[in-house]
Amino acid sequence: MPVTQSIFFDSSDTRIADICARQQLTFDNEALFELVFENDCLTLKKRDEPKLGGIFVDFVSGAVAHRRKFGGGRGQAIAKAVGLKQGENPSVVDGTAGLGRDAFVLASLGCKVTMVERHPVVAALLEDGLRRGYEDSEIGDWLQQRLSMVHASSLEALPELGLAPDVVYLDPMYPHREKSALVKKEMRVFQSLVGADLDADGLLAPALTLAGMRVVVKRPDYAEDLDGVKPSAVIATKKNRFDVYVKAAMKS
Ligand SMILES: C[S@@+](CC[C@H](N)C(=O)[O-])C[C@H]1O[C@@H](n2cnc3c(N)ncnc32)[C@H](O)[C@@H]1O
Repeated sequence: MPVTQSIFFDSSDTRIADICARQQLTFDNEALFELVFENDCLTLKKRDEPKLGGIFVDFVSGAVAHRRKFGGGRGQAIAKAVGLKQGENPSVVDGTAGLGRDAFVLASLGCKVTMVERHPVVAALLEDGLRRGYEDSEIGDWLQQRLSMVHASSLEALPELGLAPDVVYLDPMYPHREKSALVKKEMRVFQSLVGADLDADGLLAPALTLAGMRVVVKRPDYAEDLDGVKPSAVIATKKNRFDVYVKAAMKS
């Protein structure tokens, strides 16, 4: 699995240099991607396509904040898939955290969520998004209680987390069939950084072992079942579906 370990950054910026050292990212003048602080947000840029703009994790404003306020609450598909409908707040391990959007939705609805992310650059972006979120006067208190991140691969780390979550949530990168021009600019930067998670099938078995109640897998509607295993239930949305593998009924 190719993971970008080299990155371009302003090496006189000690704040970025410290982050890169912690994530074991090495400075490379020729690297395709750059990390930079813009308006106090750690931002990723693709150097050969500056028009695509930068990506960063923002739990405080923008799309995820809007969804938190107006996004359909416990009635939305992800909430139903995880089992929130019954009035429970299951604990969740999000084994493929990405930019943390799904994890944030679940945390904002009351779940305690541990995100696991293996890509060092994505982990750095998440850590920075959490820092700003934790400091925010509106969401900081509950965010500190409910959302955290571990930088590791879920293929190996799930049994070592010392957690016994009700739900394991998975949303690995699926090889995209959409023409790149149709994919949102921001997602193009993310996709070219992370690539397809071709080893994703290996996540289902450890997820099923760890989850007390269920495993939820988000897939594009045209994708085959993860690891070829048929889910117990499917919740479909416009472009995606949530495959639910039930181990035990939710406490009522
Ligand atoms: C499609 S993105 C997830 C998007 C996320 N659900 C969101 O709402 O922002 C998939 C992410 O999972 C990560 N990933 C894939 N396999 C992983 C593994 N075995 N362990 C940890 N992270 C993994 C990838 O690096 C990528 O950042």
